[in-house]
Amino acid sequence: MPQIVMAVQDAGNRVDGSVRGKAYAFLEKLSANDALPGLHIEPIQNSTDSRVRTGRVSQFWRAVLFKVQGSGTEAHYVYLGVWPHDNAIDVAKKVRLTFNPVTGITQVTAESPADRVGAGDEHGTAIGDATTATPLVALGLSLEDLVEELGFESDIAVGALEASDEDALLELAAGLVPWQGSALIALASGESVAEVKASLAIEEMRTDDGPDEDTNLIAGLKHPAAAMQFTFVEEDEELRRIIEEGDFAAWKVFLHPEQRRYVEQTSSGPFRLSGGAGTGKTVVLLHRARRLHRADPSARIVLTTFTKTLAEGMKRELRSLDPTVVLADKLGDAGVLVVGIDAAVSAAIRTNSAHMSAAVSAVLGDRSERIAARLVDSDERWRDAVASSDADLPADLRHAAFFQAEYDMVVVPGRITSRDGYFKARRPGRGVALDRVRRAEVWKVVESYRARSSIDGGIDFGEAAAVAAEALGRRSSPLVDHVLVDEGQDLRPTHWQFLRALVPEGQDDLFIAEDAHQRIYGQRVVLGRLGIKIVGRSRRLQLNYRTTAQNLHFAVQVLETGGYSDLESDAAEVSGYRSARLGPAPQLIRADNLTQELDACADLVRAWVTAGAAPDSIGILVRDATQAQQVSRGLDERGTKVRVVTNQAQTAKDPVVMTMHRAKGMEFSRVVIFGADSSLMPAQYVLKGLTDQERDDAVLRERSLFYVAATRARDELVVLWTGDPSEFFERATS
Ligand SMILES: Nc1ncnc2c1ncn2[C@@H]1O[C@H](COP(=O)(O)OP(=O)(O)OP(=O)(O)O)[C@@H](O)[C@H]1O
Repeated sequence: MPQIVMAVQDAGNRVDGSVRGKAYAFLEKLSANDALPGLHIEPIQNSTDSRVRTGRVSQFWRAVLFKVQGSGTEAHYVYLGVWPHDNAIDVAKKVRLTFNPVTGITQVTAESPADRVGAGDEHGTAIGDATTATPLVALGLSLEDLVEELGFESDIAVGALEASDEDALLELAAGLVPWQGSALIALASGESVAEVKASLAIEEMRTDDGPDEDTNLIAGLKHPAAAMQFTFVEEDEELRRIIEEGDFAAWKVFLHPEQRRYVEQTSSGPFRLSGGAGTGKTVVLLHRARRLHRADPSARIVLTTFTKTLAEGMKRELRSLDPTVVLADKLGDAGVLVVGIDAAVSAAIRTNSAHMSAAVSAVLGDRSERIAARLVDSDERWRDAVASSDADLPADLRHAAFFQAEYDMVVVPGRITSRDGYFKARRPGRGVALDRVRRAEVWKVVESYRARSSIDGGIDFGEAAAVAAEALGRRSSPLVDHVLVDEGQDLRPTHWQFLRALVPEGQDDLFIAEDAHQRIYGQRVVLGRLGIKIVGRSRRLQLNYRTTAQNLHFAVQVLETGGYSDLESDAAEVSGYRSARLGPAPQLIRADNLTQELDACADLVRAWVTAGAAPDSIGILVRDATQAQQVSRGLDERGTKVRVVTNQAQTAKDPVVMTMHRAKGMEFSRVVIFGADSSLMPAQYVLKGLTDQERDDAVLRERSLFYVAATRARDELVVLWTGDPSEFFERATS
C-alpha cells in the first residue's frame, strides 16, 4: 500500500471541517490504492519539481502532494494540504521536495531563492568587513560553517550572516524550513555548530549514498530533524486525527529531535528534563507515557503533577494525543494513571491499609492510624499552634511560615518524632541556625501542632506523603513500573520520598520534568538528599514553542535578577532559552488609578475581540482571588463580559480572569497582567513578618509567579499597573 507522509500544515492555510473531512476521505482512498481513477493524481506542467502532483478532493478542492517512488513497488506520497483548485496549481508549481546532502534531511520549500525574505544574494561577496558587526559574524560563524557543516543554501547563509540584528535573524528563521530555522536561532543564541548538529542529530543520521535521489529523499524524510516537518502516517485513525485538527495538532506529531530523544530514550535510573516555560516538557511527558504504554500494555504508569487541575488537563491531552491509550483508574492498574500528586498519595494510603499503623508511627510517633484517612490544610493549624504556644523565640521565628517550612523540610522528611531526634537533626538549606535551646522551643510548637492534629483528626499533605512512602516501603511487591512527573519544582520533599517508594529503582523508573524558574509553591528541594540520584541523567530543552521571542525576552529579564537554583544544582540556567516565533513587543501601560487601569483593560479586550480574536483566547491574570472579582466587576460595569475561572469547569466562551497561580500550565493567545504594581508584585501581605531567608525565598516565588504569568501569552502580552511598577519588570519600563 502507498505510504502517506504528512507535512506540517501551514497555519495560514486553514480550511473548515467539511473540507478536512473530504481531504481525509481522499487520503484514505489514496493510501489503499493510488491507481483509483477518481483520485486524479496528476503531474503539473511547468512545475519546479517533477515529483509534484495534485489530487481531486472535490470539484472545488485539490490536494498538493509529491510522489516519491523509490525502488520499492509502492510510492510514498508527501501530502502538503488542500487548496481551492487554482491556488493548488499555483502552490504545486512552486514547491520543491529536496534532499540536503550535507545534513541528510529532506525538506519542502515553497520559495525560490529570489523570493526568500531576508536571504542574501547567492552570488554576493558581502561577507567581509561590512558585516563584521552582525550577530552571527560576531559569534565567529562563517559561510563555511553554515554551508558546509550545516547544509544551508548559500543565499540563506549569506542572508543570515548579513542579518544586522536579532529581529532580522528571527524574521529570516521564520521563513525557513523548521530544522533550519531552529538551527539558526540556536546559533544566534550562542550554541556552537557542533552543539546544533548534535541537537538535530545531524551527524549520526547523514544519508547521502542512496542509489538514486528517490531513495535519498525517502531516507531523508525519516531523519529525526525531518520529523519537525513530516510524519509517516501508519493508521487510518491517526491520519483522520491529524487532518481534522490541522495545525493545532502539531505538538502531537512534529516533535523537535530533542523532544523525540527524551520521549524515546531509555534511562538506567531517574532522569531530569528541565526547560523554560513552553519548551514542551508536558508534550514530552505525554508522548513518553504513550511510548511506555505501547511498548508494554501491562505496564503500570503514573503520570503526575502538582495540582488536580493540571492533572485533568494532561489527562484530556493524553486522550486527544492517542485515544487508544488505556487510562488506569487506580494505582496498580495497567495503563496510564494521570493523577495529581496528593490524590496519588491518598490512593496509596487507601491501597496500603495493612501497613498504615506502622507507617503512621514511623512518621508521627504514637498516633492512631485512623488519622491518615483525612488530608487537611495546615495553614490554620500552624497559625493556632504558634499563637497558643509560649515558646520563647524571636518574632520572625514565631511565624507560621517558618514552622511550616521547618516541618515540611526537616521534621517530616527526617521522620523526627521526639525532641531528642530534633536536637540531632540535620537542617541543610534552612538558613537560620538553631542552637539546642532554640530547637527545644521550636519543638514545643511542633508538639502543639501535632497535639491539635491528634484531637481534630486528619494529617497534612506533607505528612500524608511521608506516611504513604512508609507504607509503600513495607509492601513486598511494587505497585507501579514507571513514574512521570510534571512541574517537579513545586513538589515537597515528602512527595519525592513517596514517589521514590512508589516505583522500584531501575530502568525508566522516574522521569522528572521541571523548571526552577516556575517554583511558585513550597521550598526548594535537592533531589540527591531525598534518595533520588540523577547523576548525569539531566538535560535541558531550550526552544520555546509557545510564546514569541519578544514576550520571551521580557520574561527572561524578569528572571535575571533572581538567584535561582534547580532540583540538582545551585544555579538554574536561562542561557540558550529561545523562541522561533515573532510578534509585537509587550505593551507596558501605567495608569494613575484603578479606574484608569480598568478602562485600559476593557479597551484592550474590546479592541481584540473587535479585531476578531476568540474571546476565550484572552486571559486576564491577577495576583489573587479578591482582585479577580474586582476586575471582573470593573469590566462588567464597562460592558465587557468576562468570567472568573476557579476550580470548577466552565463552558462560557468569554475572556477569562484568573489568578496567576491558576494560570500555571495554561496558555492564551493574548494575556493582560493586571495590577502589576509594587504593592502587589511581590504581594506585600505574603512577606510580612518573615525571617530574611524566608522572605528572600517568598520574593523569589513571587518573581517566578510573574514569570509564569508572562509566559502564558502565545502572541500578545500587556502589563498594566497603577502608580509604581513592580520591581520585577521596572527595568523594562525605563
Ligand atoms: N514540537 C512541537 N510542535 C508544535 N508545538 C509544540 C511542540 N512542542 C510543544 N508545543 C506547544 O508549545 C506549547 C508549550 O508546550 P508545553 O505545555 O508542553 O510546554 P512546557 O514546557 O510544559 O510549558 P510550561 O512549563 O509553561 O508548562 C504548547 O502549546 C504545545 O502544544
